[in-house]
Amino acid sequence: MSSTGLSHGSNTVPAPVVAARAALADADEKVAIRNVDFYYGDNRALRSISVSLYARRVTAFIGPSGCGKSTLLRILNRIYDLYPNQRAEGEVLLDGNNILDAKQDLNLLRARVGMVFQKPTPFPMSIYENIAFGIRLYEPLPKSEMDGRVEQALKRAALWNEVKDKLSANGLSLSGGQQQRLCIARTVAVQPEVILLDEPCSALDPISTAKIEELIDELKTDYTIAIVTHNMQQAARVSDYTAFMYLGELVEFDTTSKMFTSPVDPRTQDYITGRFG
Ligand SMILES: Nc1ncnc2c1ncn2[C@@H]1O[C@H](COP(=O)(O)OP(=O)(O)OP(=O)(O)O)[C@@H](O)[C@H]1O
Repeated sequence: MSSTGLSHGSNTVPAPVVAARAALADADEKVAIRNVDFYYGDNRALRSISVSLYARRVTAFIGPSGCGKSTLLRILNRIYDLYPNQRAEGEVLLDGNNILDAKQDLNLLRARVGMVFQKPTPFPMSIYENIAFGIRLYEPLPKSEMDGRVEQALKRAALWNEVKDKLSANGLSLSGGQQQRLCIARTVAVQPEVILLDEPCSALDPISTAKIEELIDELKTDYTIAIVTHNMQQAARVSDYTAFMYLGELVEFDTTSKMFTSPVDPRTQDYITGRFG
């Protein structure tokens, strides 16, 4: 593993290649995942994962179903802690501090690391309240300021023009694509530093998908973003770095352009060319 955070799994990438590619990291390391293992009970779902997320860059996690992509994302805001018998070992450094530490304040962590799920999950309340609810958990704002923050979040999620005249309508009355942008607005509203997107477009039509992809591109000017996707074209379009996972291991990590033009590991090559998975 290189000190700059470029990493490789199972010694599949020769050290000189890793060293050379480390030079390609053109941004600050925001999250450093170091030798992370994850267990569902006795089942080890992740094996010694080391990879970094860079500030104001998008990192895509790709790989066949069941390889551990969602599991890895769920570690980054410790959402797995809500479930019994799930545990992570190793280190996940957020700005240099290990968030797996028992002393980590989980509310604070989840404000700093927001998550958007595969299926849009608006709360069964008004569009306005969907945003305000999350903000209130962290900051008691007066109504006038809250109005501004709600508007700002909806604008940031490219949804404001579509909902500004019906903020009191139920969030569930929106289309699937709008609901997903509402969830992104809800995440952005608490001003996180890292945004985790777990297959955010898998339930959406192509037009909504294009809108979310544009939005991701826009959001990366301020946030560190990790996205899990099954869609190779999407990974190629939206990400700066790509990590390929297989059977709970990180096989290869590099800039997206390198990964899609000259991957080193034959398994990466097979996956991105559709030969398996
Ligand atoms: N709640 C759970 N209990 C036990 N094992 C689980 C649980 N969730 C996931 N696993 C196992 O962990 C491994 C990784 O699953 P994970 O959902 O992270 O994969 P994935 O790459 O995100 O898959 P997909 O692309 O299908 O969403 C799989 O073997 C899966 O069966």
